[in-house]
Amino acid sequence: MNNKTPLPEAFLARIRKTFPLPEQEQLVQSLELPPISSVRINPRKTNINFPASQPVPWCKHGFYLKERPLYTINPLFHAGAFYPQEASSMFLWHILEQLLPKADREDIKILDLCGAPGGKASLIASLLDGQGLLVANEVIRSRAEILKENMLKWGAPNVVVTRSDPAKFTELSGLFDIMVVDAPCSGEGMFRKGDWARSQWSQDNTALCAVRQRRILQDAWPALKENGLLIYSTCTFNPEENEENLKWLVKKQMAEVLTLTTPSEWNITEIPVETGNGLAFYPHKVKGEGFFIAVVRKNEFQKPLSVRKPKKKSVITPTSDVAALLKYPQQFSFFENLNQWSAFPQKYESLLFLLQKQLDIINFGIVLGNQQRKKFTPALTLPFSWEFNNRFPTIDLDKEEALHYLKGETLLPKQGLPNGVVLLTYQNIPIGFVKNVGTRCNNLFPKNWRIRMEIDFS
Ligand SMILES: C[S@@+](CC[C@H](N)C(=O)[O-])C[C@H]1O[C@@H](n2cnc3c(N)ncnc32)[C@H](O)[C@@H]1O
Repeated sequence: MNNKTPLPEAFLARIRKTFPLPEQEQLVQSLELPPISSVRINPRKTNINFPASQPVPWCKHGFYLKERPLYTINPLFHAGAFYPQEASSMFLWHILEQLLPKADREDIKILDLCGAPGGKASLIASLLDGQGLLVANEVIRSRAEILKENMLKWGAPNVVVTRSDPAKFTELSGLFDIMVVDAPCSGEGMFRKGDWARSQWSQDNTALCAVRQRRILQDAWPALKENGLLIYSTCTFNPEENEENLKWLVKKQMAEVLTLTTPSEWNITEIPVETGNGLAFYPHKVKGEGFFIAVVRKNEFQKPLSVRKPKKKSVITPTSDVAALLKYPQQFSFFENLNQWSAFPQKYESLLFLLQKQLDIINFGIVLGNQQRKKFTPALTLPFSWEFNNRFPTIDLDKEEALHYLKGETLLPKQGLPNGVVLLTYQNIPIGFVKNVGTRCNNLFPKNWRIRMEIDFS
């Protein structure tokens, strides 16, 4: 039985006006079908194949699942070994692969402006594979925390997570080579994912979304360098929020919409926009949810920021024990703030200072741990970094043990386990630390990441 909120009348009227018969019916019918589940694996952590999964054609790490599993009870989800991501959104992988040859990724700076919960940001991090720099931003406080959690779990060392309004980026003149604006939108492409998008939708709201998207684009535009690329996407079908916004942008700025081509068997629809196109993903044609994506090149001069070495050096030299927590410590600069030590790719050390002046940074690079009175305590999130060089005693847990741990329970030490910090893994992928105090192992899985749901272990 379908007990979803009915599709809004004004939305249906627009679809009838835009699409010929029988396509309008096919599109509307497809919105009543269950959504398609898919995941993208973290190639730095695993090469797991999901049972009975099929590859997503445009993203080599993406897989369609037969049915939606309960991700919460899969320890690999908590380990950052995969990310549940809607398949159409993974098209960003294909675009970046086309636009950014491997050789050009070494010093590329990418901004993901509307980043939470982190689907696109973790995809970009995988594509960069530790090269270049990613600034993943989210303006809404609670959502920024989720972005931070997901990026920490994903484990890339070259990411700065920020919580700033797009207007804060205006000052970062010409800093980014690529800017991804996955804009907040009216969410029509999510209509089959549940009632929320349907009940929020109104014609007034779609108009408000379009205005907000223009403001975001306008604010962030100066931060894109000359010849830089803006990748604009939404999960809506509404032309006002998609092609109309792009037309507005190229009229206002010296910019050019690029032409994207895709194999015909992918069934992606090309929508002409000025001299180029945008790509629309319609759920009656594509195995994925509704999505729109386009690329715009900036053709105007943008004075680049000069990134100078700061006068006051707050970079520290770590002890050899601390440096040894990383696989390649020589590639990193080390920082101290309120006894917390962090590592960040050395070549972006000066840039980090500059970002700190302008943006609200909530995490950067790898948090290593706390140094107090000559005693170093590793950070609870360190095991999730793919640069982590494990030198702790390690225990691989079975699924049930791992879930008890992820719920925050105290574990009993196995015989022969030395006292002190112990790394726990599941399928040999780190899931966190415990501290063995002899009679018990204190749980060091970050409190706000713990599973709160009841799990039936019987
Ligand atoms: C479509 S979602 C982003 C999804 C994300 N890129 C991903 O792939 O997981 C849009 C994001 O924009 C944020 N947002 C809302 N209002 C905003 C504003 N005025 N400026 C910038 N971002 C905003 C929302 O909180 C939301 O997280």
